[in-house]
Amino acid sequence: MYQHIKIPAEGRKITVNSDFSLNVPDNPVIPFIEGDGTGVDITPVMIKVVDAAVAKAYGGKRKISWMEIYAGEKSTRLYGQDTWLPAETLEAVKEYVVSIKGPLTTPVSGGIRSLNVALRQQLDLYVCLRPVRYFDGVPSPLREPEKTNMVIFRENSEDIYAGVEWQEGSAEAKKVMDFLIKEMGVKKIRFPASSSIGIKPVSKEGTERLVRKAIQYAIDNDKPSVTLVHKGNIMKFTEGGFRDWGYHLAQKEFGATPIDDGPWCKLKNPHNSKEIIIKDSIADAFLQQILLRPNEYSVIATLNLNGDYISDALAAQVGGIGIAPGANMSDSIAMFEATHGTAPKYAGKNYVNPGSMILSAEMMLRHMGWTEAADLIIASMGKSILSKQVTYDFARLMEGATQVSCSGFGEVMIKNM
Ligand SMILES: NC(=O)C1=CN([C@@H]2O[C@H](COP(=O)(O)OP(=O)(O)OC[C@H]3O[C@@H](n4cnc5c(N)ncnc54)[C@H](OP(=O)(O)O)[C@@H]3O)[C@@H](O)[C@H]2O)C=CC1
Ligand SMILES: O=C(O)CCC(=O)C(=O)O
Ligand SMILES: [Mg+2]
Repeated sequence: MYQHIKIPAEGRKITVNSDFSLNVPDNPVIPFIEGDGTGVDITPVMIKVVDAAVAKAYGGKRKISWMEIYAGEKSTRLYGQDTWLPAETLEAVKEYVVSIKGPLTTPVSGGIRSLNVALRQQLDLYVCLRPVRYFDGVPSPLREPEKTNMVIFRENSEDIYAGVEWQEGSAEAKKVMDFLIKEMGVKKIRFPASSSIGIKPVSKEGTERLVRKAIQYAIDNDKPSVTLVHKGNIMKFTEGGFRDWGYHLAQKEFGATPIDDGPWCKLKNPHNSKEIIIKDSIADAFLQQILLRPNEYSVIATLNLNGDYISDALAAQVGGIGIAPGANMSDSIAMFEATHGTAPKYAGKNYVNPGSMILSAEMMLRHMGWTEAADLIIASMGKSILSKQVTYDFARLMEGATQVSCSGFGEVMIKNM
């Protein structure tokens, strides 16, 4: 049925019920994309660690059948030089419901557009979920890194990130510019003849579905607040719209009521009657607040580009993007991936930290309901870091550490399960 994807001889598909809950067989087929750059290093280590955790947690009763699917450079080698994201890869991600991917390269300026963004857009994986937590012993630039404990809900399908833009000098850029100046009366473009131009779509619908997920997460996970992060003072109708639609949704769907004269509002968690505060922060101020007063923030709902910047900034506070996991999700499909990219200078050197990808897999196991295996991974990650046998990124900042390779860290984790 597939051209290059080999369906494992054993294993069954995960399926989705009408209420979006999952039916997970004991031997699910999980598609994975190895990834470009350091993907060749971290992906096999992630698979080894996950297999070990599952074997240990379920004594052979459960097992993942991994199925390689292709995107990026490996895909061009297999399917032909222009095929960066084969249709059958998208099909497999949809059909098998839960998958995991390594990082994929996007060139700067010219060349192909981001395959990561294409996957998110074409599968409508509108939530980018990135939890940020501290593991004891991780070297951090902060004095009290344990105070950083946030979960980012980044809108994953809209914004300037969608890549609707035209290059300076092109006929298209000129056409858009003419339309803006002649038909829309725009006078504020400083250098119209030599501007590239981009469009920033932000919708009510896109905002509402993202903020709904963030508030529901706060309710289900007993979180004290949801902060809408935006630059709505400057981009009034896009980022300001995000803020206003977010507050409105909190009131309309979750019964939130204004605090004083608003716009902050609060709702009662139906599970335990605790208050959840819905507040907002302007993005530049937010970036200094998370350094100075991180414990005031919990669940973060934000637009696509802000979410990208905030993800790496928060990751740095708890030790860097070597241990920053994530997921891209629609209501039914979930594709897990690290926050970091392909780190090309380290590619193929068995050097980088596989922690982000392993923790992304831990999120995947939890999403599948395999909590015992997920718990083993978290416990082993904590123990391994405390043992100070760590990859270069931590070793260079830790006193008395023994530097291990990428695969070496995987072995340490398996030993510590
Ligand atoms: N979702 C995805 O697939 C993503 C893809 N990308 C793409 O990746 C490519 C490279 O992007 P770039 O901006 O260099 O960002 P990267 O995230 O790839 O790397 C930036 C720096 O982060 C550190 N780092 C990255 N990965 C690890 C790891 N596993 N362990 C420890 N440290 C790590 C390294 O720091 P140091 O130098 O200090 O050692 C590295 O130089 C680009 O093409 C970009 O578009 C980027 C982000 C996400
Ligand atoms: O798609 C890319 O190359 C970069 C994406 C990215 O940085 C992110 O999603 O965090
Ligand atoms: Mg990023």
